[in-house]
Amino acid sequence: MQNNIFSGLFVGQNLVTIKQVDSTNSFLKNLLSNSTPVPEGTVIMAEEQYAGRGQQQNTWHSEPGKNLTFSLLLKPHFLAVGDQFDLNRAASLGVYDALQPILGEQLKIKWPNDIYYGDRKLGGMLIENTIQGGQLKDSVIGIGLNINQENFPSGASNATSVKQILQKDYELTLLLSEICNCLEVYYLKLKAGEVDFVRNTYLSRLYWLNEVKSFESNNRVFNGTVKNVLPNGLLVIEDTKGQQLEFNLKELKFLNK
Ligand SMILES: Nc1ncnc2c1ncn2[C@@H]1O[C@H](COP(=O)(O)OP(=O)(O)OP(=O)(O)O)[C@@H](O)[C@H]1O
Ligand SMILES: O=C(O)CCCC[C@@H]1SC[C@@H]2NC(=O)N[C@@H]21
Repeated sequence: MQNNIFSGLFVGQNLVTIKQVDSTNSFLKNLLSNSTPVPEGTVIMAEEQYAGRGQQQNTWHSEPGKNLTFSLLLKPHFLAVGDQFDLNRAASLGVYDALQPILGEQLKIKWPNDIYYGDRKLGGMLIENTIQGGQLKDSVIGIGLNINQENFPSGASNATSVKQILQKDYELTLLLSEICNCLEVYYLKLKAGEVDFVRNTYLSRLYWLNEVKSFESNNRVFNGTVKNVLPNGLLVIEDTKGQQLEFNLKELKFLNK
C-alpha cells in the first residue's frame, strides 16, 4: 500500500494503492462495515481486480496495470435519500470533465453513469450507498475506465479505451488526480445547493439526448427520444406519439442501431 497527496484537495488526498484485490468497492465497503475510520475523499485504487463488479451483476474486466479501477468514499449526509442520484451525476460529470479535454466532443455520459466515446463504452461506475436511520451515510463510488488496454474479451465487445482512440498510452495517476479534482467540484456544488446546475449540466452531456433512437423494454422495441432525467434518476423517453415514458435501469435497453 502506498499513500500520496493530490494538490491539497480532499478527494484523492488519501490514496491507497493495492496491487491485487477482488474489487475495490468490496474492499472499501468491508473497511466501513468493520467500523475502520476512513476519511471522506479516500480513494482505493487497484492495479488488479480479480473479481471486479459491474452494474446488474456483471463482471468488470480489466487487464492488470493497464486501466483505472478505483473506489472513492463520500459521506453525503447533506443529501436527501430521494436525491441520491445526484451522486451519479456528480461522479459522471467529474469523469467527463477530466476526459473531455483529451478526447473531445464524442465523449458522452450514457444514462445512468456509463462513459461513452461515440457508440463505445470507455468506462462505467458502480455506486453503492448506505442508508442509516432514513439518511444517506456512506457512498462508495467505484469507477472503472479503460485507459491503456488494447484488446477486450468477447463479452465486452462494445468496449473501447483511451489508447484505442488516441493510439498512445496515457498516464494513469495523472488522470486519476484530474478526475478527483473535477469530481470534487461537482460534489461541492451539490453541497452548496447548486443542484440545478449539476442536473442541467448532466443532462446536456447525455448520450442520445434529443435524438430519435431505438429502445427495448418488456420485449417491446420502440423508437423514442431521450428527453430528461427525473430528480430520482428515472430516464424520460418521449415516444413517437409524444408520450413521456419513465424507466429505471432494469427496464430499458438502448438498441445500438
Ligand atoms: N472493461 C470493460 N469495458 C467495457 N465494458 C465492459 C468491461 N468489462 C465488462 N464490460 C461489460 O460488462 C458486460 C459483460 O459482463 P458479463 O458479466 O456478462 O461478462 P462475461 O465475460 O460476458 O461473462 P462472465 O460474467 O462469465 O465473466 C458486458 O455488457 C460488457 O460490455
Ligand atoms: O459499467 C459498469 O457496469 C460498472 C463498472 C464499475 C467498475 C468499477 S472498477 C472499480 C470498482 N470496483 C468494482 O468492483 N467495480 C467498480
